[in-house]
Amino acid sequence: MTQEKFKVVDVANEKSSDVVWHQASVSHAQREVANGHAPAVLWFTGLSGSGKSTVANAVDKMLHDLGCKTYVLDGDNVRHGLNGDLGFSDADRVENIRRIGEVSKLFVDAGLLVSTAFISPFVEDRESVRALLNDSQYSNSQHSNSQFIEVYIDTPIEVCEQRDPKGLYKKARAGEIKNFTGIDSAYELPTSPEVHVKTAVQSIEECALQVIDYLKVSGYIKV
Ligand SMILES: Nc1ncnc2c1ncn2[C@@H]1O[C@H](COP(=O)(O)OS(=O)(=O)O)[C@@H](OP(=O)(O)O)[C@H]1O
Ligand SMILES: Nc1ncnc2c1ncn2[C@@H]1O[C@H](COP(=O)(O)OP(=O)(O)O)[C@@H](O)[C@H]1O
Repeated sequence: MTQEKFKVVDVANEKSSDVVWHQASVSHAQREVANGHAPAVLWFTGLSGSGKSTVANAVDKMLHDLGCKTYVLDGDNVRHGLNGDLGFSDADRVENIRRIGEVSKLFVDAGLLVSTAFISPFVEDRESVRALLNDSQYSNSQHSNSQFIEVYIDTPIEVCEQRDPKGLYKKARAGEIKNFTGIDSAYELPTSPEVHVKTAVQSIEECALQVIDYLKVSGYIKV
């Protein structure tokens, strides 16, 4: 192979270094004023069946009714589209969360309060998303609040398994699904979540109101 051919191959595989960040013409401050609230991602994490989607959607409805700009990114839905090429190996879960983190960042950049409902089983990946959202180079908040709010949906696996809303625990116990979180795949507990709810002892409304309360007390929303 000639030197020239090596060069062509290298250039084709090289990640572009000629990309610069383009400043938007609508500022983040203008978006916050227009929306009447600060942007952030509410990152719901917990076992399958713990109540992530249920509580995230309850919070979303409450915020929407308060006039906030919101959106929910849900594990099942995103895995049908953007992340349809990913499975449930550790490596695929890492990539799943990395992409969701990037998507969340865009929604937050657009000024929204975005709720995400992914198992997101690994501490390192959740902390990477936190760091991404709070990267000062591109940070879009007008105040000192973090743009990443971890909401731990803490539900004992026995309760999740009893709920089994999709019948997946039954399949996992029967060996029909491999690498199932909490059975033969790990879930690493959040160490210091901003919000910690226990759906086995709190109602859906109580859990959602606890999240709304956090947003009020911390100054994200002013109602
Ligand atoms: N092996 C295995 N382990 C866990 N979950 C499984 C698995 N296979 C399918 N499902 C279904 O996929 C949903 C979890 O997807 P996530 O994108 O949230 O997972 S992860 O964050 O990448 O770990 C999860 O949704 P939730 O029940 O809403 O959590 C399940 O419905
Ligand atoms: N306090 C509660 N909070 C959230 N979900 C609850 C609660 N009590 C019972 N559930 C039920 O538990 C199930 C949780 O399912 P889901 O929200 O899809 O969980 P996940 O998204 O974590 O997989 C739903 O059927 C919901 O109605």
